[in-house]
Amino acid sequence: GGDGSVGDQLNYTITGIDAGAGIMAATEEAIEAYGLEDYTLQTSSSAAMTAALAAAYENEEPIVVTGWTPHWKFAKYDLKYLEDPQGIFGESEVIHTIARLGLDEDHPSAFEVLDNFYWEQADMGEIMIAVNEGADPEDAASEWVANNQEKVSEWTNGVAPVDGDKLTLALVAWDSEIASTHMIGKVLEDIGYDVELLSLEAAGMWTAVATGSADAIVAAWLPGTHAAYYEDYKEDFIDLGVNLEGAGIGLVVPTYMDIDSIEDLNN
Ligand SMILES: C[SH](C)CC(=O)O
Repeated sequence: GGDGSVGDQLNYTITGIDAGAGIMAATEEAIEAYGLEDYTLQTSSSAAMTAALAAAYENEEPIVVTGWTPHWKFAKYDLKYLEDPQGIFGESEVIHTIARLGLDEDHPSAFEVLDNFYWEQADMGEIMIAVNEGADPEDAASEWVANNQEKVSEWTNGVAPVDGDKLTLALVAWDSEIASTHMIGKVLEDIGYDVELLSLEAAGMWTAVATGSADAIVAAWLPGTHAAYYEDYKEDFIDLGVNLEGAGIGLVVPTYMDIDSIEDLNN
């Protein structure tokens, strides 16, 4: 469009995160489906995306980011998802816990806790917001576990403690997964495991749990976001089911932008 078009204002840029994230593949699909070929999807990281969002928001500048729920950004800023009339970003997502093959035999207590793990967006949000406000993820996770012993005991009641068995949890450094993986890692430490967190790119995280170099992940975004990874490895892991419901992904803009749909990016 001419000067002042939405594309011009946005410098024809969608501010993305790490290349392997499912939201990035979905955004590439949306660029195709909505005829946004003039746009560049910028690859960076979850941290770089939120830094760019903070800088733009502070100056009330236009920005569109690959966004997801649950995430602290919705508590901190006035944001909205752009409507997605073609449904490219899917409807509601759930986050699954995935264990490596054999975890039930090798570490039955960890397997049971991971299988029982289920919490709400508000629970994850507490840890995410504490981390965003400067807390170390391990401290924020420990604080949450200490304050939520009733919920935690639903996962650990009757589970036999262990004595220092080593356990590796893989994750991608998305704010939501930093929160959940540190939290469940702390719960597993409290029943005696020596837990190591392995921060990888999305493909690496899935490969780690599928090859057994990680014991589990609590970061499987389904049915859409991680569909490709799930399909690639579906014989090579144990799906322990949902640990969080009501998640979602999409393109997100500050409410001070007067666009409402992905289609408006072409105005
Ligand atoms: C960034 S969402 C937490 C997950 C994904 O897009 O792969």
